[in-house]
Amino acid sequence: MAPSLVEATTTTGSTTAELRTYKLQAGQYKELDGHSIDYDVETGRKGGRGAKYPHYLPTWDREQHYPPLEPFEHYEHGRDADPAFPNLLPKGTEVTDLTPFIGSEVKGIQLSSLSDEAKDELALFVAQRKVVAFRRQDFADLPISDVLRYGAYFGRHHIHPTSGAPEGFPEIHLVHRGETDTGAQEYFKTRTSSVAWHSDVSYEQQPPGTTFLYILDKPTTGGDTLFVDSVQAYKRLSPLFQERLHGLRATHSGIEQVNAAAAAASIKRREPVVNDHPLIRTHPATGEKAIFVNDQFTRSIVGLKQEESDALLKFLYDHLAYGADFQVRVKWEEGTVVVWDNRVTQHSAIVDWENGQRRHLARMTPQAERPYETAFERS
Ligand SMILES: O=C(O)CCC(=O)C(=O)O
Ligand SMILES: [Fe+2]
Repeated sequence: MAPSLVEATTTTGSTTAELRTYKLQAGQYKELDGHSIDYDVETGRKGGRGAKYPHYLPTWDREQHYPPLEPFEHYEHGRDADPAFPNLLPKGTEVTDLTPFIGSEVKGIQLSSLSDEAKDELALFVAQRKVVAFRRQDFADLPISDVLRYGAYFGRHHIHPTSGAPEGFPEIHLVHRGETDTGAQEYFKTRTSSVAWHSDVSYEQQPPGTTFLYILDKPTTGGDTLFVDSVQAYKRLSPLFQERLHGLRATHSGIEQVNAAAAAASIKRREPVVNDHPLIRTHPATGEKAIFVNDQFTRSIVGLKQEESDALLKFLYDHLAYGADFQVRVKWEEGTVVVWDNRVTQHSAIVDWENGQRRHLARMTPQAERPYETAFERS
């Protein structure tokens, strides 16, 4: 498995520069190999100089230790939604479909002031469109506690086992590359591409559904995010092949992510878990079926021999990765909140921007139901 640059930014610390930075303890400031490490001794925050949203800079609190996640009953609000979306998308709202299958852009509404009926519609709209970019939002300027209260409507907030979080808010997962980070340069010394398709924390027993990512600071160009529609990817397969995939289960592991963090002397909030999920899962609001395996966290197909499992998984990963005709590339603008459904999509950050520019985002990751499948239907 290629270490993910996406998650590495704040979770695995798998690049050399980050490794060194993580090894510093709060209160130390050092220069190593001539690289000045941008590390604030007062706050323990890394890469903070000149940040637009300093209270959103990543911290890794070594005192945070949590018990295993307990199962909970997920309520799927998308099921209650009016499919005409009268509350979410009132007259005058500008909606642009970015591609036929996946991705829309919405202007003219403020997510933070939606009624509960409108939030139900948001869950369904995002499940149908897979990923939606809402422009000119105020999330970044609200108190973090308000954003979290808002997001809790969609499910129990996931707390990431290893990633950096704003001080006091472990429910926020941060993606941050500061102005002085050289991690990308280091990474590309041994890799050809930063693309690392995944569905977030799919190793959890109840992986996330409706997921929010909002921009805090961005490079002038670059740093877009790619999304793939895993429902359309399923539909492109022959009925015979679809039928064969039904009933199969795959293991998803969080062990390597925690190990990578440990190797970088970073934190472990919870013991890692391994869970099996159906290879084809059904979305509870739309009834759509989606391929649910990803290169970052899926390890093997239960009951197959290793070579068989590797070959089948490789086919599925390639099918998703090459499917530019069911993918979308979302461009960030100041104030953008991107909402996607992790049950029916995969995504990847793109690390292509000029050194010396900050890219800073915050993710809210409500967990959803335990993945389930419904019977194969010939279309
Ligand atoms: O940085 C990005 O564009 C996406 C990062 C990511 O994978 C995530 O926040 O889940
Ligand atoms: Fe992700």
